[in-house]
Amino acid sequence: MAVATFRPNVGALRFSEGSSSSHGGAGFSAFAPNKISFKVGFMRKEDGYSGQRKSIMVTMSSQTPVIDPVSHSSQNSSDSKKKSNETALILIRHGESLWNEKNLFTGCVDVPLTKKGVEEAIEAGKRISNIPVDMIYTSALIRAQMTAMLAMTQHRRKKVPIIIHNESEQAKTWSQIFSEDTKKQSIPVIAAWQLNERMYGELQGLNKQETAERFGKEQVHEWRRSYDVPPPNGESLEMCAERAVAYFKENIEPQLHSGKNIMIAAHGNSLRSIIMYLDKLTSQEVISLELSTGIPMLYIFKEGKFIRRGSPVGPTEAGVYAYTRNLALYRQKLDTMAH
Ligand SMILES: O=C(O)[C@H](O)COP(=O)(O)O
Repeated sequence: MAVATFRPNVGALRFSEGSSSSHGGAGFSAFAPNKISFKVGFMRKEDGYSGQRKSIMVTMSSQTPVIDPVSHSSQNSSDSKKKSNETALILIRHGESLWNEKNLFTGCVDVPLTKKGVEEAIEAGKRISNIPVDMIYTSALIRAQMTAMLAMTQHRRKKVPIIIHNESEQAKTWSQIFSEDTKKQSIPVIAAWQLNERMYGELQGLNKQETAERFGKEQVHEWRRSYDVPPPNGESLEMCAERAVAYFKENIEPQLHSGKNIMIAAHGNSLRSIIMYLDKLTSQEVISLELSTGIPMLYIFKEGKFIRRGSPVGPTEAGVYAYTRNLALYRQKLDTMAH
């Protein structure tokens, strides 16, 4: 399994899908009100790594308690947002695709999920089922869109994700919704090509292992993980960032500022470029950043800053959610609605 490495405000943190629970799921198990521990995962064999297993428990203290006591009556998420202008940002790399399964370089080739990828997307949905989502952004590729839609089938708020079609005046006109109530029960999904996986050029369709044997492990690792070295006639991560991070700053960040909770379902490299921006990673640090398929990552956007909160665990898993006060209030509201 891959490992995602972040340089948060305290120490160096690694977390991954590796976890003590039966069905995986990185995340938190709070031993004490202000302590969170993360399980470190290990590198993924099918990515051409040696499969060295590193699995240690990292404990870091958080400045605020993992979950604040939720006392007064539950406010709706917009009220609580107005007071603390805190919003949630969820990032999910798509579930396993048919070419991930075949260990082929995919890039911008538009392949669907495998059965396992569908299951990963549904599991990811369980893990974010208590976190507010007001808008969804995906890439233009089906594997990311399938992941978003499947994940949302598990959401407890039961709003309907609807892909926005404004590629032409007719598409916009023909997909209008003529009921305000129905609109309130829906979540706009914006598919943006700028969030597509980085274009892998002449590697697309090639087997990763065979390519490493042909060009050498180091050269392929440099093409795959370096910041500014593009694969033959493809995009470097830097070139991918020029479109993906620009899109995030121009279109998504203003929505977070306005109080919207956002989910982005995209790809290993387009998300690496966005996380590099969110976590202010250097071009050296981003080399070791790996994202597993279908593992949600949660950020809190507050006072113009992004605070990484790791990967929420599933509602049925042991451990306590590393929730903020607002997220705990939102979850309590869902609990109230469910009764
Ligand atoms: O495009 C692909 O092949 C995968 O989405 C990511 O590939 P990578 O792990 O080689 O970046």
